[in-house]
Amino acid sequence: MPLSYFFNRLHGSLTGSSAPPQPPKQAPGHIASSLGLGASFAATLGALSSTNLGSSFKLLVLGSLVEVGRRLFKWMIERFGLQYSTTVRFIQGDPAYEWIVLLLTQENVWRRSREFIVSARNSQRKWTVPAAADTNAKANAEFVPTYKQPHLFRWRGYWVEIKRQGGNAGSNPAMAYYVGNHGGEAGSISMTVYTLDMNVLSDLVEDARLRYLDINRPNVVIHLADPQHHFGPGGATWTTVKHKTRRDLNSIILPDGVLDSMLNDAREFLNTENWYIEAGIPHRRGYLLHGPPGAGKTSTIYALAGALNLEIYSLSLASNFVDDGFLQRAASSIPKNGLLLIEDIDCAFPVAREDDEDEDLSGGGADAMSAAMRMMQGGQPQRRSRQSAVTLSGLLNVIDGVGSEEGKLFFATTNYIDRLDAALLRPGRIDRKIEYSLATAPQARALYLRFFPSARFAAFPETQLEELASEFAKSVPEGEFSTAELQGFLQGYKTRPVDAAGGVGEWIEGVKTEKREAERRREERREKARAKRQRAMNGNANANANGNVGAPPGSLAAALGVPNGHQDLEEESGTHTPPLKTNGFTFG
Ligand SMILES: Nc1ncnc2c1ncn2[C@@H]1O[C@H](COP(=O)(O)OP(=O)(O)OP(=O)(O)O)[C@@H](O)[C@H]1O
Repeated sequence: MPLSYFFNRLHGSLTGSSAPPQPPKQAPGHIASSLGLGASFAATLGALSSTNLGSSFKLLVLGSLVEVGRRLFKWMIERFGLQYSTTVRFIQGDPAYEWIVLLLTQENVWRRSREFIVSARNSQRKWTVPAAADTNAKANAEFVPTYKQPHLFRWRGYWVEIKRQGGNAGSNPAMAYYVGNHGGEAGSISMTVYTLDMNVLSDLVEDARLRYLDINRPNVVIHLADPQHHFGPGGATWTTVKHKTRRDLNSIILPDGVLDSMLNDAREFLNTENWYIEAGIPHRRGYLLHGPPGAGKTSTIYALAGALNLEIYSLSLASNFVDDGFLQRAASSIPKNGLLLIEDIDCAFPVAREDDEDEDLSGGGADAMSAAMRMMQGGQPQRRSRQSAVTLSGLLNVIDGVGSEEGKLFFATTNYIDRLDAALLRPGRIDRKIEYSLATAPQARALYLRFFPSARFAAFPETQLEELASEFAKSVPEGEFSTAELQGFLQGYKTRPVDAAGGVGEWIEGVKTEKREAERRREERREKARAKRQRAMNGNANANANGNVGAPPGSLAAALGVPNGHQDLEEESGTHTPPLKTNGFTFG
């Protein structure tokens, strides 16, 4: 009855008649009759077919059928696609991202790109593509595809689709350099391989990795965690990659046997993983290279990494964006063939005020020179105060965690070994300590001969070069100049061995005078700072004596809202509050 009622209503509204149509006579037992809608239904259809609305209704039904078909088709395609393909993502900042970008470059996938970033900076030529046959064009500008549009290509007969997603750093590690993404989001490349065979995907990734290793054979790869390209909390850590030509270990001038012993030790460690497992000892090894700036610590690590085929993951604790969380994330994202290098490890330890003053006041000399050199080598800028945001416990956690799953080498450098905590220096964390010193006479001599080898200076009899080298070494006072300083001098005499040996004495005197002058100025500033502190303390004492417990206007304590009598009251009551720490700077 309800259905027949509705059909009756519909018929009425279509025909304009208010009286319901008479149902046709039907044989008793007929199905339409038993449902009670036969007459109304037939009459409604008849009315529909006789009106425009009827055509619309048919169209509606047809459209619905098409839509249902389309959705069904799409659903089947998706199901088929899901089963027939595998999709993976490579996240920027992860080493595998670089492998895949290299593969895309070598497979000429960029050919279908219509969007590039062009730069004249000579930073990374590995992932760029030739803009023209003219090699000059390539030498002077880089063309880096963005891969923003999906690209389809064939790899070993399989169809592969790639697309870059997210991120504001462009398409590859080199791009971050141009875009300058402070605190931005890391991008990713998603790759879909159309096949039922899961092995194809792992073969593809392995192919990309091997190509990457192959292209970098003449280089040592250095991953840097640096502030310019770091992707904020929780983001990727090793975002900048540098490819340096491998340095021959023999070019590092150290006392006899030091380099060989380090190399053998590291080799043995890498080859004895099973021994560590059987002995139940964590498979990790830590080296601390300590000594004055410019003595060759970092150069040694780079050369060792090249000889051992390891990639370097380097960060400096002097960088103000490195805190416990960042350090933990960075250390745990190093792949198996990675070597963790922590520069300036002393920065994790509080510095005595006098030492801190010395550093802040130095403003030049060997420290400043070494900082400048680090920058030139692609290193990281140092903060003015060397106190790091990393805590000792954060650092120890990371060192204890490094290589706990797989054997990893850990290297640390410092100019101030006496500031390091005994907890860090114990075996198991630091297994070997290697001391570097300012240049000795044999080092000065060897350095000279490296600059003027007889093979290149055939016009000079070998004995003459040897004599000049000895003359040079004699003029250099032992333990007063770093190898880096001597190297700087010799660079000015690339083709003039006689002038270099003859001119070094005068240069030494000039530098000594400069250093004395700089030391005198530093001592003056130190004296002024001490006097200022003394005046402030006297002022506080007077104010306290007068019952005024407020901090002197303009003082640090006033700025931080610390009442002046705070320390005195503590001393009286025998309590002690730890030094006030703000933003990683300690005020003790
Ligand atoms: N012993 C050395 N043998 C060869 N080259 C050296 C040596 N020491 C320093 N140099 C040269 O001096 C420059 C700076 O050296 P390096 O950065 O390795 O010094 P460092 O000890 O690590 O300094 P810092 O403590 O400031 O990091 C490099 O170009 C390197 O080639």
